[in-house]
Amino acid sequence: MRRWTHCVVHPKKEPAIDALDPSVTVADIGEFALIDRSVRGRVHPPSTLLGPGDDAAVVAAPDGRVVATTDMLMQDKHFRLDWSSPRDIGRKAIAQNGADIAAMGARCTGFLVALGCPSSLSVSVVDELNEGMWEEAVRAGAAVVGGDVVGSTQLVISITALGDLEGRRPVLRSGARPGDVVALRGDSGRSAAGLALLEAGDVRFPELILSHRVPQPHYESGPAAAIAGATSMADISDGLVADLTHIAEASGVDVDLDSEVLTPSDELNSAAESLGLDALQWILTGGEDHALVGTFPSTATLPDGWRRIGRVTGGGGSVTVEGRPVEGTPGWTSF
Ligand SMILES: Nc1ncnc2c1ncn2[C@@H]1O[C@H](COP(=O)(O)OP(=O)(O)O)[C@@H](O)[C@H]1O
Ligand SMILES: Cc1ncc(C[n+]2csc(CCOP(=O)(O)OP(=O)(O)O)c2C)c(N)n1
Ligand SMILES: [Mg+2]
Ligand SMILES: [Mg+2]
Ligand SMILES: [Mg+2]
Repeated sequence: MRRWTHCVVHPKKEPAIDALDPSVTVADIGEFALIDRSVRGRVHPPSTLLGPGDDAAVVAAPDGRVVATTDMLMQDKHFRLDWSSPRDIGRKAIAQNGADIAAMGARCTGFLVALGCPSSLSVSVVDELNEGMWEEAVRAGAAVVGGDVVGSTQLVISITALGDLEGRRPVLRSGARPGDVVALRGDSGRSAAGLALLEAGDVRFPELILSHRVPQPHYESGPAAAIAGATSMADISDGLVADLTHIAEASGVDVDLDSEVLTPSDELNSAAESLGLDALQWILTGGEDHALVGTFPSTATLPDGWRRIGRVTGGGGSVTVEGRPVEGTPGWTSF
């Protein structure tokens, strides 16, 4: 595949840009210096045929089809600058989008990053955000290939992720069939626990708070699930029950979860006890873990790390635990 490396504005050998005094704002250096700081010294993988600097990027699509998704993060709705470092926010923004690519059974090939920045924002915050976004983009096997920077009243991060199916069929929400096994890759409930701890100002469970600040999707488990014959898949952004309900509705099936395998860890139980909250509720309805949930034919061998959590029955879009409906809202609601 031809790579127009000579068109990349900054040759990759150039060193990363120097740190600035935190009192220097984005208004002090302006849009183009800010973009310069975002792209300079970055090394792109071979899938980036043309990196930032021209009117658009060119990303390889060897499969001939491009998987595309976008999720945006608003200050004080999705993150708080007093709860998370800019680096962690950057990592989470990429993880949230990369998880949607993995949930289709695809591999990430590139991320486009659109930033809305208040004029008074310190350049060092944007530098750290970029560090986090790059760190996670590389973990996902891809790179930041372009973006946009505009002035805004609050910090806004809008990411578009691109992915490659490598010749496989996409794993849809609509493919679950009665008799399938429901399986989970990753943890559910830890991010919700971390959020509750931050809301309460309780710093006693740092690992749970870290899970909220920096969800770590198992990107490779999406393609592995597709190869193993997954019939449906989603990432858990709104909550296990909410996201499984999307699958159940799209597939025209019911899902019944097995309470035994959803037993909270000691850590989750201790955090819930100390806050007077319910750990099982975090597991069932807490969002933002970006774990993958999917359905597989009962004859399939689950890929590494996936564990069975329930089964698919015939029906019409409901999710139950041991046959009982889940009380309250099934997950996060934005409005
Ligand atoms: N404003 C919009 N215009 C068009 N499609 C949208 C819009 N918002 C969401 N969607 C689509 O609706 C579907 C569900 O969105 P969402 O619940 O945000 O998915 P996810 O939880 O995986 O991020 C996705 O296919 C998404 O692309
Ligand atoms: C300050 C703050 N308050 C609340 C939350 C909790 N929260 C915000 S969005 C969300 C769910 C997922 O968000 P959404 O934007 O709907 O992502 P998508 O489903 O589109 O991937 C949760 C649990 C948070 N992360 N930060
Ligand atoms: Mg979304
Ligand atoms: Mg999403
Ligand atoms: Mg999703």
